[in-house]
Amino acid sequence: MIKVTDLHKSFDDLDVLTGVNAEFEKGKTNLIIGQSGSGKTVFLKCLLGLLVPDSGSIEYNGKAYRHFSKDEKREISKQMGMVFQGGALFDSMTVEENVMFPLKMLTTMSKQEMKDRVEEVLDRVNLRETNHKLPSEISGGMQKRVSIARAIVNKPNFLFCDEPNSGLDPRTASVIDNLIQEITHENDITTVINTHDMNSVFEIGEKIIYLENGVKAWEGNKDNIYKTENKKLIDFVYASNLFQKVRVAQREGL
Ligand SMILES: Nc1ncnc2c1ncn2[C@@H]1O[C@H](COP(=O)(O)OP(=O)(O)OP(=O)(O)O)[C@@H](O)[C@H]1O
Repeated sequence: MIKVTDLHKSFDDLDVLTGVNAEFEKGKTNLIIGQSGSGKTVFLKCLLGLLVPDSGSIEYNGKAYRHFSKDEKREISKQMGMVFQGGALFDSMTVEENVMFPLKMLTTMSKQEMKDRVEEVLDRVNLRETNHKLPSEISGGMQKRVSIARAIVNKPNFLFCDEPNSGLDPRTASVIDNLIQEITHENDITTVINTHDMNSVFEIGEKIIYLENGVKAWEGNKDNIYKTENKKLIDFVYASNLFQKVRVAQREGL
């Protein structure tokens, strides 16, 4: 579980986060949505410890990060997995080497233990016979699976995904969404996903936070987003005619 209280982050005179409050629950897919430039990535980087907030607090399982000792900070970062926008795989490493990388960095596992664990997670994300291929030799959807495998290989308690669907066709995007949700449920992970993809919102939005002007302007889930009266959220979510029709149908109980 992650609890964020009054989080602020600015860059020079640009105020990006101006008092975000949010809670992300364990075992759920928590989505962050908002217009381009609304600060989703900055927020995710704060949760990951890649950016230091100017003020406010982030609690992991009930303890504020600023009260962590050095060892606790190192320990919590080991419990985090990240699926970067675009995958961010190492081009010159094979699939197996990419997925093994966090184990080499963060654990004292033997070579054989690492190989076994890599095999297990590659199997879990339904990737077989790709171990010795380079990222350039597999499809975009497969690269996302490698990226997910690498993020979960060290059994994280917290999983952060920045636009995990970018660049994928709708069917593959949906498969990746469902895979992330299944892994979240199976392992009781606190998962936070930045997305622009409205299909993801309606498919896996167990909790949804809408960021606007540096704060949380709405929160809810895929079942009650239809009922929102927040004008900007409506404009954002229902920007396409298709979703306008879905909204009308849902509200009329069709
Ligand atoms: N390191 C940085 N230095 C200065 N400004 C930054 C930095 N990182 C982000 N910003 C600015 O903060 C604002 C929010 O950026 P952010 O990447 O979080 O938006 P976003 O909601 O993730 O957008 P998108 O959906 O397009 O990815 C932008 O104006 C961006 O230029």
